[in-house]
Amino acid sequence: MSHAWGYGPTNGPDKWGEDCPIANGPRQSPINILPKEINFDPTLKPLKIKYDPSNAKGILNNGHSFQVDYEDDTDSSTLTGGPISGTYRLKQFHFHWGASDDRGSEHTVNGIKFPSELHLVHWNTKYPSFGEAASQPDGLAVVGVFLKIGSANPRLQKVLDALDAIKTKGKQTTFSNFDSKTLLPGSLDYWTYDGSLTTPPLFESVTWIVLKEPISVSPAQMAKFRGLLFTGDGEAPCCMVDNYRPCQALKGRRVRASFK
Ligand SMILES: CCc1c(F)c(F)c(S(N)(=O)=O)c(F)c1F
Ligand SMILES: [Zn+2]
Repeated sequence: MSHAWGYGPTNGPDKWGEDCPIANGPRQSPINILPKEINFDPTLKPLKIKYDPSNAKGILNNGHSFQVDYEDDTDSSTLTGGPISGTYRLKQFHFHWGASDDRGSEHTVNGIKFPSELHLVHWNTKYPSFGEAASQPDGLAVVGVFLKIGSANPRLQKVLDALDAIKTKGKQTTFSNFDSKTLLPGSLDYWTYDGSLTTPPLFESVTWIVLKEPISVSPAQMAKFRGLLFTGDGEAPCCMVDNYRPCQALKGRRVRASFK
């Protein structure tokens, strides 16, 4: 693939293996979650999430999604417990979504796609930085949250209202005082497995923690996600939609549940 990766017919997920051979590796993500084939693991601890709203820094259209970036030079926004050992710091969160409500999530449950999926990305503080951690087998922990069509979610509104300022690739603006914990559902029950980044470089460095309970999003709110562009100013506009990787083979991996 000579040109940059993306989600189109010439640079999409089926082509990523040309530049990233790990695309066909043993622990790729996302996967289809089959609850009937998953065992409850009583040794799994509850998730412990502590986020400091003042760590929110900015919001960026990176040409693949949009992300909200966090200050990560102290342990003030962390993930501990669950399937992980040690302390992981919140780096950013972003979303994946579809062109229509019938698709958009990366993980699926019993083959069902949700219209969107939120990813909260954390890195293991046993490494000196996110960049160092991102390529280590225990470097990252990503909390995945499904979005399900329903009533408008007031907790999403501040993020959605910022999107008009970052419509095109490369645009960013300040985004402060946001408690990403408010994006989480009431239950922190989760499935967990060893996987990878779902975009190039597809590093097999992620402990995935996918919450069982979705959060709500309204059709109008989904339309705001779809108003973003993959393309930059002055380029032929291409709507930012269907920015999700299809499910990958489990290849013998075990998926565990934190709940019965
Ligand atoms: C390299 C930055 C980055 C991503 F671009 C990304 F898409 C994901 S994902 N979808 O697996 O959550 C990460 F975890 C991540 F750290
Ligand atoms: Zn993601």
